[in-house]
Amino acid sequence: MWYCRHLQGTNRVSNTAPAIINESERNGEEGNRSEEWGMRPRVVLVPFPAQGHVSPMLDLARVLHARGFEVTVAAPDFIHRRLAGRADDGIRFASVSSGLMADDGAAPPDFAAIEQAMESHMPAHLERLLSPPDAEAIACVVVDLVASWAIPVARRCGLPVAGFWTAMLATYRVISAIPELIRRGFISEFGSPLSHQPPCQHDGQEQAAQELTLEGQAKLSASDLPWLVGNPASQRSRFAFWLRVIERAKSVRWLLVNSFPEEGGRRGDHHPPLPSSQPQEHDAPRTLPVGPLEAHGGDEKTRGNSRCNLSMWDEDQSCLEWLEKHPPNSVVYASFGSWVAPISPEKIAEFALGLEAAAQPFLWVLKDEKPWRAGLPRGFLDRVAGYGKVVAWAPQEEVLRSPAIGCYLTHCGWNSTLEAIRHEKRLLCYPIAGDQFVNAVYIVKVWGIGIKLDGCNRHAIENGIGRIMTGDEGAKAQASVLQLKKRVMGEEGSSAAVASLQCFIDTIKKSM
Ligand SMILES: O=c1ccn([C@@H]2O[C@H](COP(=O)(O)OP(=O)(O)O[C@H]3O[C@H](CO)[C@@H](O)[C@H](O)[C@H]3O)[C@@H](O)[C@H]2O)c(=O)[nH]1
Repeated sequence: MWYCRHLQGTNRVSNTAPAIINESERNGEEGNRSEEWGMRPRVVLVPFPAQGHVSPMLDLARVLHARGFEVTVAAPDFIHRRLAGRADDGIRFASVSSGLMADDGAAPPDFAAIEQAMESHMPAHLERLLSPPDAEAIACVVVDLVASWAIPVARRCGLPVAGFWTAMLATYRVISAIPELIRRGFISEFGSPLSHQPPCQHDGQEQAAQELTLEGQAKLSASDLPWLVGNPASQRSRFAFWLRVIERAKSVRWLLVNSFPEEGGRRGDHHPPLPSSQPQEHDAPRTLPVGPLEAHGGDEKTRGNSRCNLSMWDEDQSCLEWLEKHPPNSVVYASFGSWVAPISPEKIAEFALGLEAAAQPFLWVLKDEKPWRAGLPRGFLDRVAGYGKVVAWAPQEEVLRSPAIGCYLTHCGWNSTLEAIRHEKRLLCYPIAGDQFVNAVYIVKVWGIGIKLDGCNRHAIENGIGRIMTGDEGAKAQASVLQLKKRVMGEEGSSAAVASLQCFIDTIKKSM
């Protein structure tokens, strides 16, 4: 375990920001290591505390460390405890007090609690971590834009800030175009779609939508907007959250995006300009697509190995053995990621009946918490025991790597989407919230690597599984996913991402 050196330097180890101390450092061996690491410029990374955000931030940490930086990941205490015990690769971890310490094994705090902690409790604690005398050695603070609270903190400490966007650039562009969407009367000042407006076209064809043009021929309907999560009150609060993010993002110098260049497949569009709603007098952040980070992580030796990862739940390894008993392309993998509100019991019942009726082997990740499993029909688990397996949490990368998996019924989280592309799996889409609707539009309409469920009832699910597993659409999607992987994770895609990373690294090193 590593200990965060600058905490010791400022004698602030104890009550505010507990540090983890490496035993060898306690025993006086710190001198040599400090000297060695003193040569390296230091970067502090501030993730948002959810699995789908921390994992790509750790990939970035690994990449920067492999390229000569001393890297500290400053995470809220309840995540720090999980991280510090698991990760490797010489990355250091600092704990930022959240005021939310949950018991070990308890479910992570919900979004509202995290938002409250980020806005009111954590800034003072991070500021101590970033303050002199150690701050001089920090070349840059990289902040997940969903944790935008850390941007003003780093700025107050006089440090350069890079934003990190863990999802598609397309989604960031939709969010950063909010002022423009309001101005054009597409949404109200509280983010509600104004029904008299036509669909928002992102194809560059319509004069009115030109400044929102995204790569590809992607058309977004009003209901796909990423802040429309939950009931009207929660939608308003998400909208206010994003307004704060875009305001703070104006002051970052770089925007690192965990996505590949040319999301829409058009060449020569590596750094599309941000929408004109960004004030022109302001130096817009330099947008650098550096993803998928896992593919470029580490060095030659470590690339492709399992990541220094964070898993919020215990992975049920028994599914790997179970998969080995199945022929190639025969199993439907179903999972809805880590950070969506529970699906209602009624919908879970429909998923269960749809999977049962499809009569295809399936592996279903369904959290072992209320109310996730409450909708499972009586006797379901016994009836499907011969061909279906339900687990609380899977080692997803390894599952997707298995040749037995024929398709992935997914919520379209961005990490899951990238993992499916990496392991060449076609997708059956059931987006639930946030950026997942934008991702689904690209998966289905732009890249053609999957299809979308026609509804959330047993027949639509049975039918969707049939179409993707055995129909022509499935065969086409399979061919497309191979092509997409080649384009974005092959040599050309990787070298573009590595060039973007190098550009970022060179600039921060020069500015020290
Ligand atoms: O049984 C499981 C299920 C998931 N995972 C992993 O959990 C991560 C899930 O990430 P993602 O697919 O991005 O979903 P969320 O965790 O729900 O991610 C949030 O963050 C993403 C990145 O910003 C957004 O795209 C999503 O919409 C948002 O819900 C992936 O790495 C999976 O491999 C497991 O290890 N085991």
